[in-house]
Amino acid sequence: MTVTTPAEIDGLDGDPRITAEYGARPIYDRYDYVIIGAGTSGSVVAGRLIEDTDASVLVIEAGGTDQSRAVLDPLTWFSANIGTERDWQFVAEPSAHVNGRALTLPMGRLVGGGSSINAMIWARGHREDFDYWARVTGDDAWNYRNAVATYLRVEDFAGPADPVRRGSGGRIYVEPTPNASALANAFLEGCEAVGIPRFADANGVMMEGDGGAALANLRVKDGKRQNIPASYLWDHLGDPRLTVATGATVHRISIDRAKRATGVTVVIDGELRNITASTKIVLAAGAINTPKILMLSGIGRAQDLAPLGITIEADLQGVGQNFQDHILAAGCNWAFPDDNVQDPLNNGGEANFFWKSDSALDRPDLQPFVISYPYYTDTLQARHPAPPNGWAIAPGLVSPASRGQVRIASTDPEATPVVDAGFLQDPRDLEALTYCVDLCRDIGNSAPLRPFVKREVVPGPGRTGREKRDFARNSAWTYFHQSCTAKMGVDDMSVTDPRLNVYGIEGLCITDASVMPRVTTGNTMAPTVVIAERCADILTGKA
Ligand SMILES: Cc1cc2nc3c(=O)[nH]c(=O)nc-3n(C[C@H](O)[C@H](O)[C@H](O)COP(=O)(O)OP(=O)(O)OC[C@H]3O[C@@H](n4cnc5c(N)ncnc54)[C@H](O)[C@@H]3O)c2cc1C
Repeated sequence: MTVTTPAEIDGLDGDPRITAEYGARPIYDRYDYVIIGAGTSGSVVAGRLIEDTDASVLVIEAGGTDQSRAVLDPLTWFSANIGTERDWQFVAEPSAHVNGRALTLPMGRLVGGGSSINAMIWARGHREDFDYWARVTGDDAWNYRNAVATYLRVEDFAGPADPVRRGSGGRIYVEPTPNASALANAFLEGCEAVGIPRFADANGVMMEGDGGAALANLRVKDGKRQNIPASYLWDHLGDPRLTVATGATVHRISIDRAKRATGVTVVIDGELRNITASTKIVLAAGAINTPKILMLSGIGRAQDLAPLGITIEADLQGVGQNFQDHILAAGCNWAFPDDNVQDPLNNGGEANFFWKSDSALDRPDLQPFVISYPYYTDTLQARHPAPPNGWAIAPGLVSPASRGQVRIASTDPEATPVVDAGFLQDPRDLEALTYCVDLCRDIGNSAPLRPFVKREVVPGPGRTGREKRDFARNSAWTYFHQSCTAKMGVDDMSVTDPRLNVYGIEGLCITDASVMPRVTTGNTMAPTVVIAERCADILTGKA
């Protein structure tokens, strides 16, 4: 099928023919591959399997279509999707470390998963992230050199030429924020004013050293979101070997006596079906639902599962552990002068910097964004109401020491998993975030940003150390980078081996952000594509 781009059909409202293709095919009882989740990683693996093999592939997606204005309009990613049916609406357990708040943890529940509701930022990660993965897995395939090779292969980068690091002509179109706002440019000057160097590319050499400031790279083309299905899936929707079943929720993976994953139990159109995978099941349900599905299938911590009456298929102590997320704090807000109110452009978060809270660190641990509207938590809003026209610098913590966990409290597949996100549990994170708030204030109050400031709304000057820590706890929120809950590796807490196969179970691999041993420095979509590309290479015999 030749897919007409949304723009050719109806602007940003999407292509109804793509929606018609999702779920158009009958669902058979057996496929070569069953992929659980049509999100970022599931789309990559599905597309690659169709391109590189003769296999039949069923992709099972709980959510619905990605063809809607809410998805395709870059500016509304936050306002039109979070808290809707396109979001799983997970909520973390309340925690004293964030002043008793129960933080929401949005995750995409539709074709494209996170890549359909995210802020479209393409952040490839730091050199040290991948070299760390290679060290802890003992597998050089994961090192930075190989990650760059993958990026060179898949990228079509429209920014400054860097043939050593940046790909061109690949399937993933990426551009530096186009026609960036005056606010974003002033923010970059403000970064320079406090000593953070400015780079032409947020993903080139800047991510091999101490950090710097740059316009973000975006997955936007001609003013429209490019989600991961746009690059991997849509072109294959007419292929009879590919079935994408939307509105279909996997409950469990079936495991036979030989400890082989044979298929899935899934609800499709209200009917409970068993579908067999002859070759492999690929788990790509994201870092909260992947451990949930594993646990419901008897793969996890025996001491937690046995009391629920679940038969243990593999006692893997790491399932659901090691939960990691970054913090994008609601943070520092200013009011625009009445005569210089700026409308949000692009994705509303056009520029960022990476920097270290401690120069001894091996990689940056801070990644704040300038946001062209007020960025608040409910707690802040109650105490310091947002101005009608304002902007923010959101302090970002991207190398957290805190760890959380995901568990299940019930065998009901419809029950929501319990997530202890662990935010700010480790005092080092609170210290780094507090430092980051100060740094963001310095930038926001620097000379280049003065034309955009009527007043600093929050946090304001003169806070004691204790008040600053309290502010950090009240403003902390997810960066939407849930990961690491089924890590690959070779230690006792590893859930998959370095080739992504689940320990102790044949015929089952994991390809999503769950397998990261440690969350990358920066937004997680691009590194998840690297993982899924490698998964596809393994499945197709190329690695
Ligand atoms: C609001 C938001 C903003 C973000 N901003 C950015 C950004 O700008 N840049 C960036 O790099 N990253 C961003 N991220 C993170 C990024 O999108 C994720 O890291 C990435 O999508 C993870 O890919 P994944 O394959 O692990 O999971 P997902 O993309 O979440 O895919 C999982 C899929 O599995 C489906 N699924 C789950 N359970 C089941 C089940 N039982 N049965 C069937 N299907 C199921 C889900 O519906 C989903 O489609 C953001 C995320 C969010 C939510």
